Amino acid sequence: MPLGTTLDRYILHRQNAFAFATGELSQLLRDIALAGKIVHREVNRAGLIDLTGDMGLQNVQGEAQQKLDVIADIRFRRALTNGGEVCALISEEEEGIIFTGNNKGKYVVAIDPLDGSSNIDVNVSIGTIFSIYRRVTPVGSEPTLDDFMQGGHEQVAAGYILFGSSTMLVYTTGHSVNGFTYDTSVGEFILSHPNIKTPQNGAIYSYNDGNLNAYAEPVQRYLAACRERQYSARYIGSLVADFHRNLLKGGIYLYPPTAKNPNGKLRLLYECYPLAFIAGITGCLAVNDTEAILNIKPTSLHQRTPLYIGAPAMVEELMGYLV
Ligand SMILES: O=P(O)(O)OC[C@H]1O[C@](O)(COP(=O)(O)O)[C@@H](O)[C@@H]1O
Ligand SMILES: [Mg+2]
Ligand SMILES: [Mg+2]
Repeated sequence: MPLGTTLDRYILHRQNAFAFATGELSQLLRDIALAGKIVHREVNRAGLIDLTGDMGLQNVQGEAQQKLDVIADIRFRRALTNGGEVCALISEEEEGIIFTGNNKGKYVVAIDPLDGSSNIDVNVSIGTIFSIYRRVTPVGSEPTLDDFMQGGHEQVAAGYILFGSSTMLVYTTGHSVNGFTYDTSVGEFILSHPNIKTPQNGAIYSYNDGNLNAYAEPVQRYLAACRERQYSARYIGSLVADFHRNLLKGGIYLYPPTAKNPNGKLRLLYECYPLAFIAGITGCLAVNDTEAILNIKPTSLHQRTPLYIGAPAMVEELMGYLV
């Protein structure tokens, strides 16, 4: 599809490529795009309408919920419930399964409504990360935990929305990864980055240097090698933004285990699986200390995993240090 194609037209084009497609996944992707436009508006005017700061509440992770965490959570839930295609979802901001009441819905969604919460109030890029599965429980029945414990390879679509200098939706349904930039003047996501592929190698490395001394020795040795080569150290502190930059330019993002977070900090179902799904199609690698992210067996809704993701040559070199 040519540059400038609207998201709606692109989705329809993809749907028509499948004889048996019934349009539900297409509608679900449109529902996510709609919520993305609304959250774009809230993010842009957060400072004007007192949407900065925290709510004085904690989420299931024990993190202080920022107002925009809660607003984004409400906006995506509402769009996915009203859209009718989703029977249940899980969110970083909610402990249990969220039942939409649409038991006829064929899909379940795992979502990080607002990624990069520590950057919300300081006007630094933030985002949303989502992962979609076809349910395994019978359509019409009450969805269960099984629908969310299918494993990374069973995702039927995954993506993120980046609220940066421009707002972009980047997603895949398993064939190619495409980026759409939000043109506020026409209110449409427009195809701007077709068929994204990452460079084989890169010279950017992203990690929280404040945790360096807490990392295992092999990780420290890999980072020392990067420093020795004078690679560019870039860390925004919003996973979605650090991943996006490295995806386009070639680089590696690391969130290793530490004493404080022996399983890493990032959540498997709504941060690591969706980015690993995108990574696989763009040529990136996504692993933890022992296996590929998509091979990790899911055991709980908010489980964490260490994450190393980026240009294949860089991740393979790091894996060489880890074995
Ligand atoms: O402040 P730290 O420890 O470097 O962690 C930053 C990481 O944590 C996150 O903010 C976690 O995501 P949330 O903001 O969605 O909780 C990532 O976006 C980011 O990469
Ligand atoms: Mg996050
Ligand atoms: Mg979040």
